[in-house]
Amino acid sequence: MSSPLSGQFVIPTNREIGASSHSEPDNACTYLCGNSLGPMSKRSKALVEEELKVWATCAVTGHFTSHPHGRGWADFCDHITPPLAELKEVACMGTLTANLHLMMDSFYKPTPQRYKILCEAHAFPSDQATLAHGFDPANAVLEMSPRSGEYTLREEDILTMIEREGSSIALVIFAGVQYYTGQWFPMQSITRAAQAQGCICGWDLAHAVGNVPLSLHDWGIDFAVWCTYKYMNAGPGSIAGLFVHEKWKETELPKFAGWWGHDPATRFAMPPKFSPIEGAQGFQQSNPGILVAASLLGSLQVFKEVGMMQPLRERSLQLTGALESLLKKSQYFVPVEEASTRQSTKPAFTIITPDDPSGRGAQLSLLFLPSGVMNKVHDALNKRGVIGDERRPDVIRLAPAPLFNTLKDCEQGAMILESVFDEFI
Ligand SMILES: Cc1ncc(COP(=O)(O)O)c(C=O)c1O
Ligand SMILES: Nc1ccccc1C(=O)C[C@H](N)C(=O)O
Repeated sequence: MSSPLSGQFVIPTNREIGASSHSEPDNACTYLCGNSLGPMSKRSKALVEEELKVWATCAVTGHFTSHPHGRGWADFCDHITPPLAELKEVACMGTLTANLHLMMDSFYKPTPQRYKILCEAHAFPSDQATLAHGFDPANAVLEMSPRSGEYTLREEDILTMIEREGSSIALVIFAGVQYYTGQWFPMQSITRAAQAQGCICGWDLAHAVGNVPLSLHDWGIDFAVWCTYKYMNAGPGSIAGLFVHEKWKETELPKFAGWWGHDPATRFAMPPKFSPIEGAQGFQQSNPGILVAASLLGSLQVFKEVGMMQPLRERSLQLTGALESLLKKSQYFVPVEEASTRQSTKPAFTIITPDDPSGRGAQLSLLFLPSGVMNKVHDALNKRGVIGDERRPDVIRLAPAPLFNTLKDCEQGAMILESVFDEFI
């Protein structure tokens, strides 16, 4: 299974990425880390270079019609939002954490009866900090942990929790795909259950956008935020995104407003009164960073070429399924049911990401046993050109991203992991 698009990306060589033990230093490394930072697409590079040139040659006039590529900076993001979703529901803006703060401010309206926030335990630390939002998190934040001996949450347990606690919950907010376990939560059923109890339902889609198909509008999600440097491949710290369902259009949501959220027809007339754009774009604050937006636009063009998410998801299912079955053939693999009670000190690993493909995206989270093994494996993998990432305490994440990874990457990853266990551990 070769990737029709892998040639569109620049993958670092073994030498460049510091894989000092690789016998072929000038070959591309086995990059299974697009879940953390997607590689650079050639389109992104070309578009960023074009914008640098426009800056050099047009300066301020590049904002408007004199932009030689017809992408005046004043409405640059209009070229980005249509492929992402309905124009009015999506804004290309800011950063993930800042956008989550904005959404918390607009949607989290605690009352003495209804003030709790339901989320998964061990959410990404930035999200945990955001959810504290002025409240004592020990009282307000309800964190759901997996059952004893399990690593991921069961849908039935989440739905039962929502039903039981719903009347005191103001906001249900989960990660679409969980960063540590790789679990893709059943977004539609959680949203429906939360709203049936009168809760707002929002999502952090950092690990979900560009990874799994999303129907935010049809699922009735209230709001969502995401970054674009993971599966969207828009570059480190690139411009982020925000979704607000159109059902909120009649409601005047409080905003930390900025001039870029003002109606573009009168924005440059500098009126004293703020007149927000209807929908998500009314949350925009500042004029967007064009270099990062250009990089995102380049990456989106690659997604468009492949037909966006459905064909990619099919390829993703094949690749992740292939990596899973190769890993499960390892003599060091132990089934996940045995991992939490295992007594042996012999190094081993299991996969804590759900087996069911509908409960995961591209990422597999490998849990290493006993504690302490993971670090050594991670270092040895890196030296041999297999790039995944470690997440403490004991996980290495490997993600075959369907835009640029191939079956060969999965085979290399599994084979080198086996040799690392054989030789080093
Ligand atoms: C789930 C999740 N939330 C929040 C963040 C923080 O994102 P940012 O630094 O772009 O605000 C990340 C990634 O860094 C993440 O994976
Ligand atoms: N932006 C980064 C910069 C440096 C190192 C990691 C990140 C990540 O994004 C981590 C990611 N959110 C994660 O799921 O672990």
